Amino acid sequence: MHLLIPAAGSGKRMGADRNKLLLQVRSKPLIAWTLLAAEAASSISWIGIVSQPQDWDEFKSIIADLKLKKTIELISGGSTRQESVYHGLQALPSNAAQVLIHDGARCLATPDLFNACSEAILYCSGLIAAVPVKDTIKVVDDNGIIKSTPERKQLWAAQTPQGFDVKLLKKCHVEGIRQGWEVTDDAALFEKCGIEVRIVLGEETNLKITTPQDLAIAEFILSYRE
Ligand SMILES: Nc1ccn([C@@H]2O[C@H](COP(=O)(O)OP(=O)(O)OP(=O)(O)O)[C@@H](O)[C@H]2O)c(=O)n1
Ligand SMILES: C[C@](O)(CO)[C@H](O)COP(=O)(O)O
Repeated sequence: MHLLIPAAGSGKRMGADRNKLLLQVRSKPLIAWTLLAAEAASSISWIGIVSQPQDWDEFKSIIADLKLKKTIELISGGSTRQESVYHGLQALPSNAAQVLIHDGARCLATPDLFNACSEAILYCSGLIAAVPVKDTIKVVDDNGIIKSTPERKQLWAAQTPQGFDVKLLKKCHVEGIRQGWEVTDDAALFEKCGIEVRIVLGEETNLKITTPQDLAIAEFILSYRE
């Protein structure tokens, strides 16, 4: 399976002075944990890291330190996640029929989750890892007034990996550009194009490291795994 890792963000919500994926978590750069999980997933054979060229020297040195055995390519990122994935899709080898996309910032996903998504995408056109929402969610207007309470059993929190048929995902991205759609994940492009996307049960610990609090939680979770 081919895996694209969007890793070209700037980490504004982290408030750091550089790409948050280069920050240390339990004595390794955050992206190292993501790469180690992908390396350990037997289903993954090729990894494309979509990142800003200014970070490439650091990424190369991380890859060398980890002594990864899988084929890894660095691909130039875009100015949004959507654009970065689009660049990644153009750089896939021509024999890639399906692809998994996994945020570099989700450094706690396990090899088992990668393998489950790789297996499931052989039987559908699009999927995402997701977990049922535990909170009661409120829809609130601009004045802070609750408008509705959606039924919880229909609410799932989207994660990555997300898996797709490559030809279909490329078409959806092109349609997204044509229509000017701005989305935060690839499943949303499938949804907008009217193509079914399935859920694979994700992992409660598969957080996206977005804020300094998330970094502290990741430290805690990884300390239990070592
Ligand atoms: N232009 C971008 C923006 C984001 N990403 C990647 O998409 C994933 C999810 O994005 P997010 O957590 O929002 O990362 P940042 O954009 O870095 O964070 P922020 O939104 O706080 O600036 C991350 O692995 C990030 O590196 C990317 O590849 N290209
Ligand atoms: C793809 C994603 O990780 C699903 O949860 C997420 O949508 C991407 O990041 P952002 O927080 O929406 O910028």
